[in-house]
Amino acid sequence: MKKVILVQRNEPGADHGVNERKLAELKELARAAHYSVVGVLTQTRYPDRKYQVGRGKVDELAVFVEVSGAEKVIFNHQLSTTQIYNISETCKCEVIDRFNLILEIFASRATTRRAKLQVELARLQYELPKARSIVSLLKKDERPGFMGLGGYEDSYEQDVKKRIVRIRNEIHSSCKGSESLRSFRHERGFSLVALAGYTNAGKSTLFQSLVKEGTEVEDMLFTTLSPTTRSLSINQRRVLLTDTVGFIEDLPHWMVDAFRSTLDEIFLADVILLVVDMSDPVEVIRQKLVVSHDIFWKRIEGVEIVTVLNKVDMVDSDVLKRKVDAISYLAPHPVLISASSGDGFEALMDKIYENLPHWDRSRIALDMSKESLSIVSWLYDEGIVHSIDYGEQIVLDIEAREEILQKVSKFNIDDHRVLS
Ligand SMILES: Nc1nc2c(ncn2[C@@H]2O[C@H](COP(=O)(O)OP(=O)(O)OP(=O)(O)O)[C@@H](O)[C@H]2O)c(=O)[nH]1
Ligand SMILES: [Mg+2]
Repeated sequence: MKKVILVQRNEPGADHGVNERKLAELKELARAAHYSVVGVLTQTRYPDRKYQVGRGKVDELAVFVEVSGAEKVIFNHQLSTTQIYNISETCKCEVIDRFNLILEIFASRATTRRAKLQVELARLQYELPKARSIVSLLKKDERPGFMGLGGYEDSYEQDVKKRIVRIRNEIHSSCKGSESLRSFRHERGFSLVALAGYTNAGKSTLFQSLVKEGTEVEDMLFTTLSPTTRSLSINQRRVLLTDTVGFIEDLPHWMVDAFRSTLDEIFLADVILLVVDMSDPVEVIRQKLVVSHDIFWKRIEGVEIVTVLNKVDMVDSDVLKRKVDAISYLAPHPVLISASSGDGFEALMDKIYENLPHWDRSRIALDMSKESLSIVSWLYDEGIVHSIDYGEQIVLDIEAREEILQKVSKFNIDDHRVLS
């Protein structure tokens, strides 16, 4: 893991809790990006000062970097191109801000082509206003008059703009792909379950434990699944479980699409498991639930949300009960679990099962023919065969989606005289 130093700018007017929370968030982000935080430097911002990062502070930072062996410095606030350039020159390591960090996380989590494009688009949009100053900074080291004044900046900026247009077009034309992926998976008898929630809630821990717990379904068609999706079976129903990137608050508008696209899998799901960290203070839990519901709002028609209250092992049982009561209006029928100890998994599995799309159960008789045998194998793929009898006829007790049962009904030679 790469070592990093975090720099937090404290607003003198803000109450202490706000500054603490912002720093805690940055630490969570750094962890989500797989960095190891070796130090934190705080500075107070004086509104009357022109330079936000004073010379003395940068020198202090440079010493800190050298002593700790950090390879990167992450500022919790936005920096200008010149600041980044100067600070990285002095500290002799890479310097990024909070937005670059979030983009790194999105880039590593984007699984679909569309999500990757959205993240690239956000990166270019972030870079565009800086394009001119990047070039002029690079030019500082070159001979005066190199390539003529102005032309170089223009062409770099134009290049970024052109790439933005191209990516926008491509995103526009790739919109429909994901919907067909959903129907393809449904046709194969799978229901889609997605893990969602704030960063650090325990989604990935739960994902790993559930995958271990459930029997994984082997299916050649899914060997190309993204690393964050696994197939498993719950009470014989086949489910694709997907882990997702954590929610992050206060995103600037140009980043929202990129963020949402990393959540594509959530909006295509049949069931969302909204994972909540119960070790947070109750006001934080409430706030996070409100934001989560905002994110889902309008985009999740027909999707069931199951609220999963996690990390119960970290909370005293009286306190836990009070917290659950206090958020009951936001999380009416929660499941309480500990993703790390496995507590509450049985109830969770039942709850997932209850919320899967409805399947019908029916009794079907087929004549004994080669064609019927291939229908039977197709039914094994598409649904759950509760029983099968091979006699003069093949009689099945089958549970499946309504469309499947309709398709097979025309081959049904079930004759009440025979069966009753
Ligand atoms: N005590 C306790 N710790 C947990 C539990 N579940 C997760 N954790 C810890 O919480 C931290 C975050 O867990 P992750 O599973 O990485 O969280 P996440 O929601 O995937 O976070 P992002 O991927 O950053 O969005 C890790 O240090 C886990 O070990 C739990 O049930 N109990
Ligand atoms: Mg995770």
